[in-house]
Parts: sequence; structure tokens; C-alpha cells
Amino acid sequence: MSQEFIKFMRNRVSQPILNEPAPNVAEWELILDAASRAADHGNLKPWRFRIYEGEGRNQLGQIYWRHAMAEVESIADSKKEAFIKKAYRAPAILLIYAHVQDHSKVPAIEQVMAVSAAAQQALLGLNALGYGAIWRTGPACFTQATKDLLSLKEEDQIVGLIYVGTAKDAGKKVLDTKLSDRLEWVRD
Ligand SMILES: Cc1cc2nc3c(=O)[nH]c(=O)nc-3n(C[C@H](O)[C@H](O)[C@H](O)COP(=O)(O)O)c2cc1C
Repeated sequence: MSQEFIKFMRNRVSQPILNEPAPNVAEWELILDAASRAADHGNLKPWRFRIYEGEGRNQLGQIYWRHAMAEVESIADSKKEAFIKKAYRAPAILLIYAHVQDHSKVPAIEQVMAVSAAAQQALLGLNALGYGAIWRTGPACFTQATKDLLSLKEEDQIVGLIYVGTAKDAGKKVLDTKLSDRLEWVRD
């Protein structure tokens, strides 16, 4: 098991082209329950998950569009369709965000880090059940306008939108990690 698991992690890839099916409810619960075992200082469970699927994706697309209208001066109405379509690039989209609490020992950054760890666990869990996924963000994830449109609180922090489905290209090349350029040992 251990070598297999290491190999599984080592060969993880993101999948940009995603078709049906996406996980069913039981699979989502299994994956997100496992993701909820991410390292978590203070056991705050700062992660929050929201899944957009089916016509629910329209709500997200509308948010993409309304955000663009708020941010870009004189954006043409003809662009609306393209923004809505962004939310239909995968059969399901997992919004993962941190619900950051005021805490004497666990600063906000650590809470966001814990949610980031949960997002990575979710990626691995999705892959383990045979689904493809890609973690996306973008500047729009970090504006108060987006938080308002998503009905998030001011102190919340979006960590990612994970697009999920079944990979079109299951044989995507796994890149070299170039670990040796990034690893140092301190021995004496
Ligand atoms: C926080 C975060 C945000 C990301 N945002 C985007 C994004 O908006 N668009 C994108 O194409 N890739 C984004 N990526 C990168 C992809 O998720 C993916 O890692 C990258 O395409 C490399 O593919 P690989 O995971 O197969 O090596 C993001 C990754 C992280 C960790």
C-alpha cells in the first residue's frame, strides 16, 4: 500500500478538460470527509465546501458575469454568454473557502493553509475515485465583490474553485518535479 500510495501522489495531474460524470452525492461525501482530515491547527475545521452542479452552475456563471461587469469598465453585453459558459466547463465545481475565525493562537494565514491542505486532499480523493480535477483561482477570487456575490463573509477567504469531472485525456504527461533543485539537507 505505502509504495502504491506514494506513486499515486507522485503521478497526480490536473485535468483541464472534464466531461460527465462527476461524483455522486455519496462519493462527494466520502471525498470531502477525507479532505476534512487535513492538518488543522487548533482543530478549527476552517474549510467550507460548496458544490455547484447541474443548473446550479448557472448561479456561478452569473456571478462570474456580474463580477466582470463590476470590475471592467463598459463590458459588452455580448460577453455575458461567455462568462456564464465558464461555469459549465466541468460537470461540477467545488468552491472551497476558509471561514476564518479570530483566534488567539491560530492566525488567519494558518487557517487558510489548513484549507489549502484540505483542497489538496480533495484533489487526491477525487483522483482516487477515478475523477479528474483542476484547481483554479484568479484575481476575481480575492475581491470583496466576489465574496459578496457568493454570500461569503468579509473574513472568509476563497482558496479555490476545483473543476471536477471525468478527464478527457486520462494519459496526461506527468512532469518532472525537479526535486533536487528544491531540497536541502542540514546534517551538521
Ligand atoms: C491556488 C492555485 C490556483 C490555481 N489557479 C489556476 C488557474 O486559475 N488556472 C489554471 O489553469 N491553473 C491554476 N492552477 C494550477 C493548476 O491547478 C495545475 O496545478 C496546473 O495546471 C499544473 O498542472 P498539474 O497539477 O497537472 O501539474 C492553480 C493552482 C493552485 C494551487
